[in-house]
Amino acid sequence: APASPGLLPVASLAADRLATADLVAAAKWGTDSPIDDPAREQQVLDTVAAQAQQIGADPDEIRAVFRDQIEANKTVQRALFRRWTAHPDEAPTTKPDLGVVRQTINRINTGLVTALADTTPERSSAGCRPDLALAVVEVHHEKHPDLLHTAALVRSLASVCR
Ligand SMILES: O=C(O)C(=O)C[C@]1(C(=O)O)C=C[C@@H](O)C=C1
Repeated sequence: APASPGLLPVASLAADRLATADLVAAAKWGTDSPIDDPAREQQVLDTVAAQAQQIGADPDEIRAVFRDQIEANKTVQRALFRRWTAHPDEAPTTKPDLGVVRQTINRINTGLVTALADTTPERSSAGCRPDLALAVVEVHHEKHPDLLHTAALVRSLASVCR
């Protein structure tokens, strides 16, 4: 049986967003830019809350989901920094432009706000948790993220069901 078509876009976009953590970490590695950037976080949260309001979704609910997206993203970045510190041969050799990566993140954010707004009734139904679990399995199967990213994906979806 197909995994919940409703929540699949939510899980899929969250996975795409987490995939950007590798690029963000590579952009920051060996620079003075810290993993935590509270000003950028505020900007992300304010933007998605405004987008939610525009399309009739609950801004506080969307904010909560994105706080989890950001925490999960930082989990991946910190794990990569630890890995690259312990194994310098695994550290990235090219440095992506953080501004360009953030444009990608912005696009994913907009898609995720829409996917969340589109699943409002489903996300408050009793079937939400099992459907979300199926969607995670489906995403794992399709995109084959590693264990670090799959664990972060589960973490990033903590507030999706209401
Ligand atoms: O844009 C960054 O610098 C990121 O590290 C990404 C991100 C996010 O998930 O949006 C995560 C941590 C930072 O505190 C700010 C934003």
